Amino acid sequence: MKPLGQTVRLTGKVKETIRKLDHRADQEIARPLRLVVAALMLRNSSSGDAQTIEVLICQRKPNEPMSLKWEFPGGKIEPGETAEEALARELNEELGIDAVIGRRVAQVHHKYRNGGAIDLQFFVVNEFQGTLENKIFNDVRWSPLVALPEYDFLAADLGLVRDLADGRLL
Ligand SMILES: Nc1nc2c([nH]c(=O)n2[C@@H]2O[C@H](COP(=O)(O)OP(=O)(O)OP(=O)(O)O)[C@@H](O)[C@H]2O)c(=O)[nH]1
Repeated sequence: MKPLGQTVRLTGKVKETIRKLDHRADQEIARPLRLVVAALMLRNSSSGDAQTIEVLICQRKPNEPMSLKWEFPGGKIEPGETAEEALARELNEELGIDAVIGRRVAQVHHKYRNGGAIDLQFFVVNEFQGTLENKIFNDVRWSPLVALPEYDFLAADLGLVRDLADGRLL
């Protein structure tokens, strides 16, 4: 074993390899910011005298990145779309509905560990036409707001999930 504190001299070849690895790490950090919109689709459910607000949540498929995590329906804004147009399109593609996009209630900026960053805007949806169909998810459920923390949500959603469950947002 080498004694502690010994200086290791790097050859030119090793230095070059390390420089290239550093360069690759820089490129990962410089990934473009993804602009994402998602819906808080709400409904009232009553049992006896009690009224509960429920929100629609969706689970990613097992073969997708971040598999089986829960999220709110939505997706990336395409060039030339407003946030509302993008969300209406995504809800149609994912759930087969024509939604009325309501007010924007939250915006989250999140950096994933792989270096990707997203800007997420959440809009309330209280009204839609058509029958809800699960077109792309592993599972789709209505969850009472207070039960949201029981689900394994994407990291970017965790603050919002907490706020919704504690009644701080709606
Ligand atoms: N729809 C939705 N996306 C979310 C939420 N939270 C969150 O981090 N995201 C991220 O925002 C991106 C949404 O883009 P997308 O719906 O077009 O996603 P995708 O899974 O095909 O992603 P990809 O094209 O980057 O692989 C994903 O990377 C997703 O992980 C959320 O609550 N709803």
